[in-house]
Amino acid sequence: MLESTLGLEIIEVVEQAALASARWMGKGEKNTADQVAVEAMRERMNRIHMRGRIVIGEGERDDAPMLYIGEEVGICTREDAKDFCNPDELIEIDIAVDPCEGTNLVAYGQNGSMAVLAISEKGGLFAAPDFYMKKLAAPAVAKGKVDISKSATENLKIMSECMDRAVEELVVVVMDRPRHKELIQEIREAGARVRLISDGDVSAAICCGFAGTNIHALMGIGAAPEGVISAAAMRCLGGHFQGQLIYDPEVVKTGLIGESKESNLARLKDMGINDPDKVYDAEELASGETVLFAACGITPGNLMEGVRFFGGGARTQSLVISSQSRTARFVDTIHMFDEPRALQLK
Ligand SMILES: O=P(O)(O)OC[C@H]1O[C@](O)(COP(=O)(O)O)[C@@H](O)[C@@H]1O
Repeated sequence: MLESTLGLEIIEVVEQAALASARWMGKGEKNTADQVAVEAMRERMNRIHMRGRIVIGEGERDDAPMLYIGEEVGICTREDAKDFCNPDELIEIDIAVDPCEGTNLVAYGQNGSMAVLAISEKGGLFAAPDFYMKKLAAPAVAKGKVDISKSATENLKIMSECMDRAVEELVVVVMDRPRHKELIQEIREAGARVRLISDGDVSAAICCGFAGTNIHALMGIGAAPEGVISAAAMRCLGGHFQGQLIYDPEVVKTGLIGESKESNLARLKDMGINDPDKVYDAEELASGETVLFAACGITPGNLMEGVRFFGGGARTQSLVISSQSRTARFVDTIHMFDEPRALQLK
């Protein structure tokens, strides 16, 4: 049901967010680049015949006026929905969104930003707290063989065996953060090559699921909500993804991670997470029977082109991945702004 009814619609949702955000590329205003993407995504989502609930979004209701966690989206959330929505459309679905993944990348005109979302039936996506997450992504051939609890050196050796290549031929993406100093050193000493990124680890994780991207692993700590979205894509692709929540501010060194380890543990308990050290795999983070993932490039990236404006229009490239049909479709769209623009928005 999800893919046939929502497949095309969710492409338009990420396209509209990317188009809006791309107007702010290189303007040095990351909050605006994010805000316009949020508004565009929400506006398009609310025209879809579905009954959606945001499980990963812009934050708690008090801080985020739109696409906040718990917000209901889609026409079929209206009270009179039974009059115009068919029974399939009344089934509740959960949605994880990141309308502008890599706000700094957009603001400074750098590669790798995208508008992204994942959908599943109710309860099918892990409602991750706004914490950090240790992540390990790797290609399908290494699935279940590499393990986040092993050292980077061990995992690289396993990957080299599964992928039939020397460790020196592997490329590992790591976020360029002080917390990764030792990890980077270890990967280099093991012989692999490191690609440091300033932002945007969703794209890096997903690249591991595609042959030919020359990205073989993502290692290190990034944001937990982004981890769930990455897991949704990797679940559909059959790639390896594991995540472990990080609740100790000492581990992260920089960034927003609550006041203390104790208060973070208490927060996790309140959320019903009783084993804070649990290692989640892709099938647990995105456990729904059907999972759909969609992304649209804002700036150019390893998987997709960014938005390219031209007189009277723009061209976008999106990716939609489905666990149902086991497909990953790249969609190249030309948006004509002159006359059809009115059609797009109304
Ligand atoms: O910058 P931090 O605090 O290390 O967080 C890393 C996370 O931030 C991101 O780079 C996204 O940043 P934005 O929220 O600005 O889009 C993620 O890709 C990554 O998981």
